[in-house]
Order: sequence, then structure tokens, then C-alpha cells
Amino acid sequence: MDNNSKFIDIQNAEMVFNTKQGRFHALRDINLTVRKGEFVTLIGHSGCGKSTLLNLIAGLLRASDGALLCANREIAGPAPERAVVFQNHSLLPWLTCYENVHLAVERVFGSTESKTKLKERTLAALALVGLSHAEQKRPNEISGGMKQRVGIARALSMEPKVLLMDEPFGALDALTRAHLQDELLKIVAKTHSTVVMVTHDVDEAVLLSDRIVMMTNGPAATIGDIVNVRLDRPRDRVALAHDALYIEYRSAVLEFLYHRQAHPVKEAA
Ligand SMILES: Nc1ncnc2c1ncn2[C@@H]1O[C@H](COP(=O)(O)OP(=O)(O)OP(=O)(O)O)[C@@H](O)[C@H]1O
Repeated sequence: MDNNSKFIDIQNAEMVFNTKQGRFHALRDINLTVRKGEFVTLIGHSGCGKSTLLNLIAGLLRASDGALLCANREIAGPAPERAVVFQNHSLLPWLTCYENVHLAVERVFGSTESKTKLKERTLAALALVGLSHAEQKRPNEISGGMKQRVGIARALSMEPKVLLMDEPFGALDALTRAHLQDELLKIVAKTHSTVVMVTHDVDEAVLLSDRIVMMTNGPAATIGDIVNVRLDRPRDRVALAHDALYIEYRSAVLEFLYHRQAHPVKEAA
């Protein structure tokens, strides 16, 4: 069997939260496999369970039922092989960019590698996200986009098997966001990382993904449909804006979100 085709393997996963109001069935019957080197996005309306699914893969939550495997091993808790980038970068404010990344490098490789090698790894990760010039700055001295790049550098410095991203660009303005999406595409082309990313943004999903996993509304949300994005790489956002296939994929996701899964909560006019 080709293990790389089921690098992440989720079988019949269920997630039930025990709350003060009783049991809340968040996810039902989740079946998903992710190939090695694949870029998968999770999209769906607010509250459908995207972060919950990502946290199950991260090992930050345990499924109530079903099986979750990464590289043929059960996901039993968080581990550096599954690095997470959150929306709010979560950098330690009293440490420089270098030190924030070095901390992660030391945790993963500190017991087996020399100090020189750890330093090399830290500098390489910062260079990968184009932040060599800012290594001695603290988080309050850099922009939101730069902070998010440090978060990505920190995650990549651990050489994870899987990069998990929970709306990593959600808090950024549109231009910074576009710039970081382009950078992420280049980084992933270089590192061949396997990525699972939560997003609300249809264009982001089509631009970045090999597959877009579209989730139904909760409670008891599940995977409603999957779009296979067969656009050549490298991808150019400006050229794609006029690409018939790109427009078709975009329409398929919009159709799913706004017709097939029209949000049940009425927004105020
Ligand atoms: N620890 C928890 N305890 C109880 N309920 C929870 C818990 N975490 C999430 N939920 C519920 O599970 C559902 C899915 O939440 P989740 O955060 O995964 O959604 P989401 O799709 O990521 O939402 P958003 O797009 O708004 O971030 C929601 O109804 C949420 O209230």
C-alpha cells in the first residue's frame, strides 16, 4: 500500500463536547485522508467545526470516537511533527524574533544537535520567511504580517511532518494577506510540506489548495463535499483572476457555501 496517500488518515471521527448545557455534538462521521505533500484547506461557515477538526489533527483535542492517524501512528497528543500556526501568532513578547524561533528549535533538536547547528536552523527558518533583517527585533517592534511570518518560521523550524494553520492570515489587511499567501506558496514549493489550513476566504482556498474540504453547518457538522483544484503550480494570482478553471472552482465553493449550506443564522440587515 502507498502510505503517502494516507499520510493523515481520519476514519469515522466524532467530536462531542460535554458542556454545562449538556452534550454538544460538534462533528460527525468525518472521513478524510491527506496525501504527503498535499495542501488541503477546510472551509465552512462560522462555528461549523473547522478549528475543532484542525485541533483533532493537532492532538490538542481527542476525538470522542473514530481513529486519527499521522504517518501510520495514532495521533495521541500534540507533537512537533504536527506544528500549528494560529491566527494570533502567539509569540513571546519579551523574546526577539530569533529567540522565539530558537526556543522551538531547541525543544525539538536541543538534545541531539550542537549549538552551532541549532543556530543554523534558526537562521535558516527566519531566512525562509524573509525575516533575516528583523531577527533581533521584539514582537512589538514589527508589523502584524511580520509577526505571522515569525509564527510560520517557528513552525517550519521544527521540520514538522504536517503544518497546521488556523486562519493564519485572518487578522491581516488584504494586501499583506495576499503577499503572505504568495510567500506561503513559495515556501511550500520549496519544503514540500503537507499543509492543512482553516480559512474563511474562498479565493485563498482556491489559490493555495490541492483540495478544498467544504464542511456542512453544525451542529453535527461533517464534510459536505470536496473540490479538487487542478490548477498548475506555480500559481499567479493576477493571471488566475481570468482563468476559466479558477472561476469555476471559485463558483463551486460559493455555490456550496451560499446555496447548499446557506447559513441558518440571519444576519442583521
Ligand atoms: N471546548 C468546547 N466546548 C464546547 N463546545 C465547543 C468547544 N469548542 C468548540 N465548541 C463548539 O463546537 C462548534 C465548532 O466550533 P469551531 O471553533 O470548531 O468552529 P469553526 O468552524 O472553527 O468556527 P469559526 O469559523 O467561527 O472559527 C461550535 O458550535 C462551538 O461552539
